[in-house]
Amino acid sequence: MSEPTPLPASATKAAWDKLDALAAAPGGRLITPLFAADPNRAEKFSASFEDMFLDFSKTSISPEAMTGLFELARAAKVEDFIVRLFAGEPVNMTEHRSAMHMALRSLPDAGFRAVLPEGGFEDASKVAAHERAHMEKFVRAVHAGEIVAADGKPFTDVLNIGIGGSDLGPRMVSLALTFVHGAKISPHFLSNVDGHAFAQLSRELDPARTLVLVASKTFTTLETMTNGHAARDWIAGALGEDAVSHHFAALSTNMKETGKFGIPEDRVFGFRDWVGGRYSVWSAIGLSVALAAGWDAFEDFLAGGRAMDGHFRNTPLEQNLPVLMALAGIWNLDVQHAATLCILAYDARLARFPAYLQQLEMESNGKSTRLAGDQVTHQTCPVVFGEPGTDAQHSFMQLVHQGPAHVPVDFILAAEADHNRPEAHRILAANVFAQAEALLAGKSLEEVTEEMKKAGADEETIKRVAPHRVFTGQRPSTTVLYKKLDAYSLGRLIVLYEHKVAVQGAIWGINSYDQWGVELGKKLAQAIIPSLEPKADHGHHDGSTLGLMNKFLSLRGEG
Ligand SMILES: O=P(O)(O)OC[C@H]1O[C@H](O)[C@H](O)[C@@H](O)[C@@H]1O
Repeated sequence: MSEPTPLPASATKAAWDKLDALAAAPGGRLITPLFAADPNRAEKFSASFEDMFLDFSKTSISPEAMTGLFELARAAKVEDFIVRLFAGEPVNMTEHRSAMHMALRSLPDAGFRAVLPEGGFEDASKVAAHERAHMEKFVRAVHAGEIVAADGKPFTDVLNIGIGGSDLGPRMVSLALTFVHGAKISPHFLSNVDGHAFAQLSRELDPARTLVLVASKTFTTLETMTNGHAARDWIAGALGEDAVSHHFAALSTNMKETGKFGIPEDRVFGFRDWVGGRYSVWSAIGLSVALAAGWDAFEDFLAGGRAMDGHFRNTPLEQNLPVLMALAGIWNLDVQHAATLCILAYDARLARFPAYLQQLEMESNGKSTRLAGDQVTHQTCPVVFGEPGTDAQHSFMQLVHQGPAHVPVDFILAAEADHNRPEAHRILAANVFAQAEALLAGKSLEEVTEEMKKAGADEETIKRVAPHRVFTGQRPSTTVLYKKLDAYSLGRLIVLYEHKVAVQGAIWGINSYDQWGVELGKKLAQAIIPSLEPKADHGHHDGSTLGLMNKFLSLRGEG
């Protein structure tokens, strides 16, 4: 099928120029005057989907800038992009693939389609439903004690071995949902090829009670294969070779390689190449989530994702949560030049959410070449980082409040807690609102001086200390607030970010669905492994790399 001619950078130039001019105008970087000018700003610069509420009023986006941002989105043909994405067109043009992860959470008869490598389309919703039925049968049988360990007793633990998208999604979602829905089986995750990680897990886990999932889209990733073989030796060593077929399952698109690993076909849960790694938690890669939190929770999770898909696909840009979040992000990054994005989920159950978003955002949009083959005209992705609130307040938030660079923050909060100490949740929520308000309002020298005077400080102390206690304020944040965290609302939250990333990629004119940047390091590592054997030829490297390899070997007494 023919791919549409990519838009030239000139198509969005006028819209970008207008935004730059607005930001450069007097007051174009301030937020508090926007509230002073319009008592209804908070209402106008917020939007809802179901109980999920997005407030982006604490940004320096003026009403004119908002209009300009929609003009930018339309100049970049975001609406067309949404249609092409959902039509299963090969938006991943460097690999000629659809990005059809939406099919994984669609109803079986939704009719989403995806391009086939050999040409034509397949019914992606049907393919996904078929695999889901396979997963459900397995999960329910494990929970019912019908699929059991080699000794005939039930499994109590599941170990997911994978990395990148085959780890971050299931790990983050399992942590959240086992708290909310209870753990039917305890989930564990092994990603790092560092042998210490496996050593630690193998100390904690009983091989006789552990079901091992080898999760890899390609089934060739060095870390996962190394760890998979270590786990295979661990199970076979403890329980005998025959136990392997009872204790292993594979989650992959590569049936040939799973067969070579020795995993029987009915223990292989597949998905297709139209599912990118960072979008794969909705696929067979989510098996550990379903095993841990239960099949019904997994279905609710899919339903939440599906609901946000529907909102994104059918809502005008002006009320579309992922679009609004994307535009606020573009304003902060490209117009106000705030190069980072801090994710503060005030929810201990979302402790892994920033790590998950790092891959989703930075692997998707960390690109410099536009679809048209020329170089991007703007920064394409903020550096994403974060920690759960309130912990973050006691580590890096100093910089966010008083450092010279502005660091936009996404605050995330559930209104209701899942514990019986409402006062604790009120304290948590108060911290969200206080942080966001402090970032916005800051504290002037006059206010600090007054405060210090009242506290009885002398003139000299005030003069010396007060400037250090000034907060400039005018620091942007966005808040996502919803009723409670459960499988459904987590599904919505993830898809909010998925589609935000998609919209931003469309505006920058890049392919959000490939990741060639990861390849080079992977290839070089493969090439260096043999040269780290004692006395091996080191091959050709720069002086620093050769020096480090020699030092490594000599520190080990092998050089
Ligand atoms: O699932 P796998 O094929 O093992 O890939 C795991 C990860 O590998 C690389 O890092 C890719 O850039 C990621 O997108 C992917 O999630």
